Amino acid sequence: MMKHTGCCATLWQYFFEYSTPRILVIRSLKVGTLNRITQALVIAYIIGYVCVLKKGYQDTDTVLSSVTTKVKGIALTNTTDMGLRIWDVADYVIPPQEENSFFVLTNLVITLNQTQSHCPEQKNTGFDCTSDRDCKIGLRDTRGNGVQTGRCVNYSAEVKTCEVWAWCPLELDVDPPDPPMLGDAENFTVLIKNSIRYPKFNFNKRNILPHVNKSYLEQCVFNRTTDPDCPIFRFKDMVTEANEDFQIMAVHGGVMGVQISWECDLDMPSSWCVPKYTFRRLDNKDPVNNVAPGYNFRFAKYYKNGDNQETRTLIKGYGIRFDVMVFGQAGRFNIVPTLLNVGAGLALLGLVTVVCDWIVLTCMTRKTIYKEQKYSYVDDFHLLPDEEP
Ligand SMILES: Nc1ncnc2c1ncn2[C@@H]1O[C@H](COP(=O)(O)OP(=O)(O)OP(=O)(O)O)[C@@H](O)[C@H]1O
Repeated sequence: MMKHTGCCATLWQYFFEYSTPRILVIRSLKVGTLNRITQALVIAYIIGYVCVLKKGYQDTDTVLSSVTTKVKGIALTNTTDMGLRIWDVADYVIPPQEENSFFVLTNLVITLNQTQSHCPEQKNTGFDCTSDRDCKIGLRDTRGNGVQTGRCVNYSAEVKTCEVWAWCPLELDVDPPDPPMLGDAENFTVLIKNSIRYPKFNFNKRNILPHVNKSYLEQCVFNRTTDPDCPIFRFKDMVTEANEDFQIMAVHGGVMGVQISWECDLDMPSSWCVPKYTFRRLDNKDPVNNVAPGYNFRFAKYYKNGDNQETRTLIKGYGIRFDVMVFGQAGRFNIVPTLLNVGAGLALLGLVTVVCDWIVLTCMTRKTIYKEQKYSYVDDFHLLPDEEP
């Protein structure tokens, strides 16, 4: 017989080793309890988490959606420049239609009767001057209001600024009115029509639910407790639900998010698949970092005056943009994910033996006895060749 020593002998022995499982039944209160508890934990995970909570037996699909909106409401303003004025939807929704979003004017700085002519630049904006030498003819500064004529003219009795060729008189650099001019906008309402589709399940639905009839739609306003199915939302309610004050937000404007969630279990009746609405403010409203707050832009309305001269009214408009965001996932029973999850669960049950073995063989007081019983060796290496069976 060949002789082997050291590492070579171990390798030799390991190579010609055959392990076969044998069943060791430990009749012990402690070990039995440990086994059952571990099994119970794994089964609870499979049933509770994988099946019930995560619905591992379902195939899923994400929502496809379309959104249209219509705003309604009337506001009244009374200013020295314009007198009494009515504002309706065609005046304050800009542009009239957008994709998944709408903008409502809430505050304005108006500059009336601008014509293309000469006038002094704004003071304290880098265009102050003492003589014509300080002004450069033809200069168009991005932060300026027009093209410089090269002349230094009186802005007021004390201040002189460079003259510009521009839409004059220039807009005054003032803070937006507070309270906001269109504060009435808090009572405006918006009808949101949202149709959704889960293509994998050929399932369609819209947020005007089947039981909502014409007469109900004509008079309802969304309320989480009394009218949760009404798709008409009052602006103030939406802003309040986002923990904001409408009148404060309306001064500088901002961005609001209208979130519509469609989480649907299509194994249940389709009437259970209903939208859930939540509202939050999307733009930054940090009281510490309040440089350049809110949302505003300029636009103008053009007309000809009595002298047939082109004239415009410039409006610096502050307002709230509402972004409608639709998201959701639907699930329906399917055999493939069911089998996958059941298979994974059964494989996990195999872990119970590993965990129990480890505890029994390392932590229990009788671990040596268990070890002796669990591993037994039949060593044929010492047999002489003529003794081999
Ligand atoms: N923002 C809103 N606030 C309150 N009700 C609204 C609003 N938008 C629409 N509605 C009402 O909801 C219903 C459906 O509106 P839809 O736009 O489909 O129909 P419509 O006949 O064109 O509406 P309308 O002519 O009144 O604007 C109508 O009764 C409409 O008056």
